[in-house]
Amino acid sequence: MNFTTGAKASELLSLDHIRSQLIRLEDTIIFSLIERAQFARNAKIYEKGAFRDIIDFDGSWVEWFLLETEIFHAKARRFTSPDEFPFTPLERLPQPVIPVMTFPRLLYPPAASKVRVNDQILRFYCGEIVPGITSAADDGNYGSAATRDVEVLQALSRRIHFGMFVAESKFLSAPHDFIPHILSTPPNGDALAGLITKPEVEAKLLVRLGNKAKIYGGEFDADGKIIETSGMGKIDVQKIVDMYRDHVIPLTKVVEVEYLVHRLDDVPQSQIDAWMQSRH
Ligand SMILES: O=C(O)C(=O)C[C@]1(C(=O)O)C=C[C@@H](O)C=C1
Repeated sequence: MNFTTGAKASELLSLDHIRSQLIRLEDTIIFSLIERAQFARNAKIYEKGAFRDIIDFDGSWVEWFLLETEIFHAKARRFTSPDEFPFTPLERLPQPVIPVMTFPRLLYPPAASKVRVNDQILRFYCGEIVPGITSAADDGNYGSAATRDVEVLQALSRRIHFGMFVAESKFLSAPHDFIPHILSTPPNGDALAGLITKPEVEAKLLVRLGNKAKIYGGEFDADGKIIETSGMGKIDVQKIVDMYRDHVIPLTKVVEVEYLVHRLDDVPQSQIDAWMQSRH
């Protein structure tokens, strides 16, 4: 999200604005998956320690790419932006070399600091998505494949952690609906999930995503005409739809619920009372 346009926090937090960002991120994710799919699976780059002798690193080749990329991006203050969360623990990353920008405060910090799902993203992407969109071969393009993996992973991470902005927006539009479920002991995660779930938005998303992937992944002839094939073009469209249905949307909801569970941490009782009164 571009936070520095001078837009007010209330505009940036409108559900329409946030959803337009999620729709925009679909394009980034589809394109980066198409980029990755042109290379073979190269299973070795996901095995922990497989390159230990060369890079002196116990994780996988892809995790090493993430670390090295994030070290560089941290210097350019990437992870000071409210919608960027590194896969590498922050304490292992260097400080920015340029002054940090000031951003409007959109998320509630005690809640935002508790929610991180990059480990889950890494697991489903390397374990399921890569095997689904690549041929089971090794073409030796370890650098090219890992570069694309980092791009997909960073886009997925932004998209899924965006759930915090969605949750903040929904909370502020009707705090009294959420408060009783947050304050119950233990917090009622199912009720919170029920409040944030919008089946019609999810259904439309999956149709839109499939249509976009079909066009972005289509093959065109030299005259610009689409080549109709019975095959799957540059990528198996259904795999992208499945990834959103089985992982991206469910994990976004986990992020939303987890954020809401902590949304009242350290909030003064007087503010909670005022929110509860706002129902009347
Ligand atoms: O758009 C929303 O309201 C969201 O909460 C985001 C999202 C999604 O991940 O795309 C998640 C849950 C809703 O059921 C619908 C869509």
